[in-house]
Amino acid sequence: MKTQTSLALPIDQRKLRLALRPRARDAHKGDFGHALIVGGDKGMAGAALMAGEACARTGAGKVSIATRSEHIPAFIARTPELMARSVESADDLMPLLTMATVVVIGPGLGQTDWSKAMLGAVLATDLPLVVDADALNLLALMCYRDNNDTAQAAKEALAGDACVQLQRDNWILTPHPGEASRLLNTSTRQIAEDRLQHAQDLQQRFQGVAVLKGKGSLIATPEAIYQCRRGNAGMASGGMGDVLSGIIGGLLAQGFSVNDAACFGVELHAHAADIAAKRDGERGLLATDLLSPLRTLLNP
Ligand SMILES: NC(=O)C1=CN([C@@H]2O[C@H](COP(=O)(O)OP(=O)(O)OC[C@H]3O[C@@H](n4cnc5c(N)ncnc54)[C@H](O)[C@@H]3O)[C@@H](O)[C@H]2O)[C@@H](O)CC1
Ligand SMILES: Nc1ncnc2c1ncn2[C@@H]1O[C@H](COP(=O)(O)OP(=O)(O)O)[C@@H](O)[C@H]1O
Repeated sequence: MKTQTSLALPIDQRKLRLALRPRARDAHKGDFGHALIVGGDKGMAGAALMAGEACARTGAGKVSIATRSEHIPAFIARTPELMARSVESADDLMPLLTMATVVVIGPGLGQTDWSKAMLGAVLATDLPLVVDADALNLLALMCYRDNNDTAQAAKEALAGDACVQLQRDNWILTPHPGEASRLLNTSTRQIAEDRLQHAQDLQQRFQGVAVLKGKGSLIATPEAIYQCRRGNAGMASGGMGDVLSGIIGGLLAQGFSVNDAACFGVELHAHAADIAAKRDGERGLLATDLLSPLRTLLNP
């Protein structure tokens, strides 16, 4: 297996430390953005909730979650700080998009008509986006299956050729190798054989920043490619990616650039996982176990 990872730069630790200076004493929540998490189709409420909690714990000023109505009571019971909104159609989502300064779409989004309506509405805005999980799978469908309903919905939302217009400077795509294989119309084996090349391919194809997750996550920006040197096998558990998308969204909400939010989000996520694994071991590590060490790292 080729690795070629020596061509990837390390994430700039000094810049991260500088970025985590203490907050101004007169800071208020309006200074730190309003993140909107869109996801949690039936059966996958937890993914949206974990993204929302991670986003809030990263320091976003306000966090709303647009999700299925049946999840609302559970969300409020567990984390009342999150504004859980019942959204059944694209029309319901519009007022929330007007309030948001950044959107994280995908955790538990599913691939139903509801999911497609949510993605179409989000892609029609100019907001900075973190695109994860099923939102990536739907993007892949838009690009490669021209005649299905999703492609049609996207074309209507974007008023043009979906594949050509599915490029933005202000989004961060966070695929794992399975999702990356769908986005690039290749196999996970091919991705594993040359992760660096495929991370670059993702960035070139979709613009913005591409994070190719997995051991040694790669962050491909327009200027350079970075590699995370932290992380551990305890992270191979459901929900870890959902937490990452929330962390990156939380950094974007606080004004980090897409490049910095992606690099620092990946770094903080993996570092928090290393602290948690060192304390209690890798096996049995849960995504929400990262939230406490994450907070410590965010306040050096
Ligand atoms: N508690 C929850 O509600 C959870 C919901 N989830 C949601 O479930 C939906 C489906 O996501 P999944 O990721 O499970 O399904 P996928 O089918 O997208 O991905 C799973 C497959 O991707 C490949 N893959 C992933 N990481 C890889 C790596 N590092 N190297 C090689 N191959 C790799 C493997 O073939 C794996 O079986 C998403 O919307 C997601 O957000 C998951 O995040 C798990 C937790
Ligand atoms: N063996 C590993 N070493 C380092 N990081 C890992 C490992 N396995 C998983 N991860 C990290 O955990 C996260 C898993 O994300 P993802 O597969 O999207 O999870 P989920 O869909 O369940 O939320 C990614 O950030 C990935 O880089």
